[in-house]
Amino acid sequence: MDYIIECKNVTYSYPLAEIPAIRDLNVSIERGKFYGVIGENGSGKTTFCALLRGFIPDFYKGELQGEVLVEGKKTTDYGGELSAKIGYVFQNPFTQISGVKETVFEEVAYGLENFGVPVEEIERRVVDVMQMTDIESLAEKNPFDLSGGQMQRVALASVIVLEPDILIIDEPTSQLDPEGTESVFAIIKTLKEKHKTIILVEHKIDLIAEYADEVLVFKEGRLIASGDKQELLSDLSLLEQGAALPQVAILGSRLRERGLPVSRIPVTEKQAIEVIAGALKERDKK
Ligand SMILES: Nc1ncnc2c1ncn2[C@@H]1O[C@H](COP(=O)(O)OP(=O)(O)OP(=O)(O)O)[C@@H](O)[C@H]1O
Repeated sequence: MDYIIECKNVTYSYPLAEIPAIRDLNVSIERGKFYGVIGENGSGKTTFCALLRGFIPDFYKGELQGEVLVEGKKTTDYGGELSAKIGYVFQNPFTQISGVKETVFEEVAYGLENFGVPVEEIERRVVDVMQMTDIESLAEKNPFDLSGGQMQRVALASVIVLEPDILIIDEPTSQLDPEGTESVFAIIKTLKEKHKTIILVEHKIDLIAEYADEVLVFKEGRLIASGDKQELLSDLSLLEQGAALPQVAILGSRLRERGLPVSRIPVTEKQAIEVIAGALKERDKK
């Protein structure tokens, strides 16, 4: 198996914290897959992302045991190269904006300038990414004059333009209305098609069900479940552990309990329509 990231026996406590934010974590991330990270508030999702990116222990001190490997090398053994390998989109897009550039175009170009990319290439890549993230009309605006949703797209663009192999995206839709949310997921879908490895924290479970390959469920700092999204999100026992599951999975399970011959528990709306229609046909045959 081609693992791009591995966590081995990782336990981490923030400075002065009495209990660890991440406990006994063992997980392997496969190259090119899309992982949805879910769990209650405070369960450790953002801390997990910070560990993968090496922010822990680089910026956050505290106590770290175990190791995080990116392409077989410990995050602590990397220098600045880890930032070229892993793009990180923060939960709050405000955090991402550099504050030193006056236009959105310059903001998106900023990282490439820092990496010393030739000017013509910067221009080409910035134009492409602005088109992909649908922010071309904002090119001349000041990044701080944008709405939350626009800022979120600029934050994503400024990371995507660096073309990292791995993208860690922490709740990109928290500031967005349903339309903005769909457009961010359309961008993430394009990244998936480019075989990027994506680790996405998201509370909107229906979107995880629709787009992710694998799901990781955190609770109180522990990874309590992980696996293929279809299997995992149809496992109703996770509800007792406080995990959110798609409404259609709960509906499918209830219909089955009431005797409708539902062939499998659906996790997306499309699947729900198919299996319920199939089950009704089956019932009417009898
Ligand atoms: N910088 C910090 N210093 C001290 N404790 C922290 C810090 N950041 C997070 N924590 C604590 O670590 C635990 C895990 O927090 P984390 O932010 O990783 O959870 P989360 O699942 O991402 O939550 P949310 O869904 O609310 O974003 C929580 O108990 C939180 O209070």
